[in-house]
Amino acid sequence: MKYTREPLQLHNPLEFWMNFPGAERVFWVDRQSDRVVVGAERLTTVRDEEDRQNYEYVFYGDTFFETVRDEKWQGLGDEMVAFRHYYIVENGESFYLHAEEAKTIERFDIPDVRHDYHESSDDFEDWQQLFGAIQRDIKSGHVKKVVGSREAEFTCDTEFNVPSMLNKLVDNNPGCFIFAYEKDGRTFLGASPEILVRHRGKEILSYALAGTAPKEGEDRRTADELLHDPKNLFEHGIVTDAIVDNMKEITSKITVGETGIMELKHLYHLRTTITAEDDTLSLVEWGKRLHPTPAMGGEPRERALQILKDHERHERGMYAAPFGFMKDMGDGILVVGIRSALVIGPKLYAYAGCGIVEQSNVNEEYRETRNKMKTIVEAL
Ligand SMILES: C=C(O[C@H]1C=CC=C(C(=O)O)[C@@H]1O)C(=O)O
Repeated sequence: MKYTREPLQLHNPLEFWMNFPGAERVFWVDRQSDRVVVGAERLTTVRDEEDRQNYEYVFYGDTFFETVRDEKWQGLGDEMVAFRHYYIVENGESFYLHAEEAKTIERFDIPDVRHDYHESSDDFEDWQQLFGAIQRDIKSGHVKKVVGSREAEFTCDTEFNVPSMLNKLVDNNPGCFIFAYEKDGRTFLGASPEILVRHRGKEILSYALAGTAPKEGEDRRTADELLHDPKNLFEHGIVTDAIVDNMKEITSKITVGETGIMELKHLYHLRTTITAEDDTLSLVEWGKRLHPTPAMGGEPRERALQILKDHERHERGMYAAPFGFMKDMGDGILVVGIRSALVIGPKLYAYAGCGIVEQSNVNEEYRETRNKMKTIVEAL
């Protein structure tokens, strides 16, 4: 597909997003590759790897589980999409790419909305039940770790303003990938710190990101305390080992970096960067292999997923699933869609999870999910 490229410099990439109200659209800020992609109006559903090479930028958004039961998630994710209009910022340049006709791009001020909202659900009992089910399976020796998650509903007096939220997500989360995907009046958005897989030439990179400590409040720890905490190191090691074992089935050229700290606004995570050399699989093929790592699912994978299917009351949808962009040569990044929410008019469903192991405490883990939800709450 031949796209026409025109120079275009916007004060804020969200202006481009705002030019396509109601259209299917996607927003992606990848500070690691210094790239912003805003896509609008579906040109086509990309069939496969060969077809993907026909388009300059292709969006891939998956769902956590293969089947989706909850209506609010129907038709979202699990496909590759090429858009008709793109605004791209990369390598210090910015431009408008369009297939077919160009649209006149208007300038906008990005709204700055303080929403009048309240939390309209209380899922603590659901959380206790899920936690209990996971702990029983751990104690009976079937699993070592399961990542349980929550869905919290928020209701606003007006519709939630997505550009305002995205602008705040960009400003508040400098170390994260900011993403949004809108379709049929529903927007999935968030600020994820976690790379599932990055593909650059022959280099494959993945983060083991698991093990968390808040910087404030009753459970607070220093970065150094987290780095030496046996429970968190155990939780983290499970993720690193699973990623390495998974990669070993494809390549023997694997390098495991040192475990260190990733510092975010309200919390610290343990992070180990794992790189591998491979030129046989595409970004999406790697994503499908690695997803879900035990930072999102559990260990062993199948048993952990079964527990989540049986005991998590909400639908995960695109939460914790691969989300990202690739360029025509196949390079790109997939993050996992965490620190995220689904916005539908005046309703917002925020998602957060945490790794549960034998030594976990039900209240402390609940507080951890609340802390992770601050990413979304602070954008309101
Ligand atoms: C599942 C989430 O976080 C994961 C990523 C980093 C640390 C995690 C943890 O320590 O539990 C989680 O595995 C989430 O934010 O919803």
